[in-house]
This record gives sequence, structure tokens and C-alpha cells, in this order.
Amino acid sequence: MSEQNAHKTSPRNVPLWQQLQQVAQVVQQVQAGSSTATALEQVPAGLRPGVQALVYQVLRGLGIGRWLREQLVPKKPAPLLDALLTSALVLAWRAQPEQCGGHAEGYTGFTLVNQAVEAAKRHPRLKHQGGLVNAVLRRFLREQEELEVVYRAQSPQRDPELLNLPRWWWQRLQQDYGVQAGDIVHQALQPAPLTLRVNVRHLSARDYLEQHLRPAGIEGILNGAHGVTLAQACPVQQLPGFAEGWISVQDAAAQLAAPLLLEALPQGNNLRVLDACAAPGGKTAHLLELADHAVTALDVDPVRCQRIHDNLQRLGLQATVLAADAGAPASWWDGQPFDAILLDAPCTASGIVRRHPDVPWLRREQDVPQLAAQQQRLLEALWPLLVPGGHLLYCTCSIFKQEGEEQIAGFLQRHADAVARAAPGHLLPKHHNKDAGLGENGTLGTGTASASLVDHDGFFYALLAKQP
Ligand SMILES: C[S@@+](CC[C@H](N)C(=O)[O-])C[C@H]1O[C@@H](n2cnc3c(N)ncnc32)[C@H](O)[C@@H]1O
Repeated sequence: MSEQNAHKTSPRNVPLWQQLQQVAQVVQQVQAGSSTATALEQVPAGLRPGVQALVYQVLRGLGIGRWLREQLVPKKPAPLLDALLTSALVLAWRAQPEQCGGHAEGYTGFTLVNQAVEAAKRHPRLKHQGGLVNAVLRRFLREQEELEVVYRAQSPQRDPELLNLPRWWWQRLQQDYGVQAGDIVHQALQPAPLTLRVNVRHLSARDYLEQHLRPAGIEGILNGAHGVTLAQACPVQQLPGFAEGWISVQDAAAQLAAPLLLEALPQGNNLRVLDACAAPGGKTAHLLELADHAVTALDVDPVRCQRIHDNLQRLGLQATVLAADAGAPASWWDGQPFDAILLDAPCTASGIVRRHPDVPWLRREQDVPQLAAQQQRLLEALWPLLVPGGHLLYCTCSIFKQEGEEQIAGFLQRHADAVARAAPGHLLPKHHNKDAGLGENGTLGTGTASASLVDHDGFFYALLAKQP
């Protein structure tokens, strides 16, 4: 279920207090280190879409929520009560002065507070805390203006949104991007739209939009060479041609990978292409939609390899799928060099916070150097597998420079036979209809490939040619 429409499919007769109980449960688990997706699996299916929408809204305001809870209840409550109070405070804060926007639309701050109190009273583990929840939230309603003044005064640039990410994250963005950091946070805290990749083996993105979506009453815009971004998200299974393999869900920045690599290759078919970190197979499939090459799709996780199979099957495409560690080629490589390698390396995912607002709260500061070391290990292990004259496209869905620009600068220093070709470098998240003017950034970037993107996540691309 996409986020945008999730609340609309919730049964209207589910009272808010019941949803808030589930929200508190999920937020408690995320605060304890679980991903939102895993925590949502325990929510009854009928409640899940609406609960997900509220949870995402809470996560996008978690910095404010935690601060408010600390002001109002300085001694940290037990985890579930803490999660209920924090969630209710975020939603009520967002509702000010009278009405809550976004996914909790239609609820006033007073309704939210009443329903949060009800959620506590009717919960077996919180029923004795109803009085406390009532007192805390009503005090918030009385004091919210003063609280906002204090919070704003101590926020970087007096902008409360900037602390809706962990402080170390904000500091890293400032270190990497200086004055642009604030814009990046604002873009990252917006919900992402649903973007489709159209399979050009069947039809063009324009034909799909004009001949299939619009006649069905579904509005969208072209986004990049093969992308369509929908005005309103909906379940993809309901879209024309999904079962037939016409479309896949893929952010527009991720759709740059396959064309960037293929455009660097000589004309012809059946070149040996390695997709080294391939699951669930989005970029593998795009490569195969665009060209007839012999693609090996590798992933260390056998369960995720099954998803590559499933995706290729739906799209009617074929690759050799291997479950193996790309960093240990001795265990899987047949000794024949590859003409091209795509390394979509594991990373912090700092570029896709729009879609996964739990990411900043699950990551720890020390993950950045650890993942950078893993990326370096993969680059070093794969470079010898590339034929002289071949190309390696390195990408991550991170905007942290240690995982992008700095990673590649170090690689180029260590490898005299590697040359950086034109590639977008760091792409910063960009929301359609926002004129913040964010675009490419970084010394390695050229920006041409991304010029036609109207909305996309943050990403990094570097294209390396191996000197013959
Ligand atoms: C960013 S995701 C790849 C997304 C994929 N390229 C797509 O477009 O659908 C990174 C993947 O790297 C895999 N991975 C992590 N370490 C790996 C390793 N040492 N060897 C191979 N795959 C690895 C993870 O299991 C994960 O599926």
C-alpha cells in the first residue's frame, strides 16, 4: 500500500483511538530498533494502511515529539506509554492551531488528545495511565504556543523541522552540504510520490501515460526517460498492465542506473554484465528491458534472490541469479571478465528518507564509516573482474559524501587504471512542485543524465572506465 492513499483505504468506522494504540505499538518497536515494515506486520491487516500513514507522520516529526515529551514528562516513561505520548504530541503539534494536516486530516488537536486518552484507557497495559496521558496532553494544548517559542529558539536556524532528524545526521548534512542542508531536510521530510518505470519492450512512458493511464482517469507526469510519477498513489496491482509486466515501481533517480551503464558500452548484444548487489532486481530488470546482454544478478541474501526471480518472471526477463558474496569472487566467479559491472552497494539509505522516514532513527552514526568500509571492500574485489576498456557504475541511495564522492575519490587515488566518466554524482532529493532549486552537487557530477527528472530520491552515481 502506498503511503499517499493509505489513510483513505482505512475503514472509516475504525475509531482513531484504536489506530493510535497500534501506532504506539509500532513507534515503540521502531524506537527499539525494528524497521517500520517489520513492526507493521503485527498490525491487523484491516488497520494497517491507516496506521502506516499515521506512523510515517509521527516519524517525520519524531524530533519534535521527543522534545515535547521530555519537557512535559522529564522522567522517561515505560516504552509503550512513551511511544503513545510522543506520537500523540507529534500529531497534535502538526494539528495546531486547530486542524491536523496530512494523513490525520480532519482531526483537531482536541480530538487527537481525547482519542489518545481513550487509547490509553482502553489498552490493557496502559489503562491505569489514562489520567497521566490526559494531564500531559491537555497541558500541551494549553502551553503549545510557549513551547513552540522555546523549541524554535533552540533549533538550528530557528527552524523546528531541522531537528526532526537525529542531531548527528543534521551535523553530517551540514558538514557535507553547508547552507543547502536545510533544504535537503525539508525535501527529505516530504512523502514521496509513486513513480513507475515503464518497460520500453512493451511501450514508451509517454504512451503508457497518454493511452492507458489518462483514459482510466489516472493523472501523472513524465519523469525521466522511462518514468511516470502519479498524482495520486494507488495499489500498483490495479494499474493497467502491471500483471503483464509493462510497469515496475522504481524511483526516478534509481532509473538512471541502467541507461548510464549501457550508454558507456559498445554497440552489440550479449556483453557480459554483472549486477553485483542486485536484489530485489529493480536495476537488473531495467538493464534487461533496455538491452539483450548476458546479465548475472548476484546478491548475498538468498531470500532476497527469490525476489529477483519473481520480478524477472513477472516482466518476462532472464538473468543468471546467484546467491553469493560479491566481495569474495573466488566463491562464484568463473574467471571470465565482465564488460560492465553495476555495483549498487549497501548503504545508509540517507537519500530515501522520503520513502522510509524510519531510516534516520534506525541508523547510528558509526554505521556510516562501517558501510563505507563495506563499499570499499566490494569496489576493490570487483574491479579486477572488469575487462580492460570496461565500465563499472558505482551507486548508492545515500547522499552522505563518505559513501559517494569521497569513496570514489579514494578509489581513483588507489587505482591508476581507473578514470571517472561523466555521471550525476550526488543527486539530492527533489520533490515535484517545490522550487527549492536542488539539483546535482559535487565535483564528480555533470548532471546531464538527471536533467529531465522532476521528482526523485537522493542518490549517488560514479561511472568508472578501466584503462586498456
Ligand atoms: C541497495 S540494495 C540493491 C537494490 C537493487 N540493486 C535494485 O535496484 O533492486 C543492496 C543489496 O546489496 C546486497 N548485498 C549486501 N552485501 C552484499 C555482498 N557482500 N554481496 C552481494 N550482495 C550484497 C543486499 O542484500 C541488498 O539486496
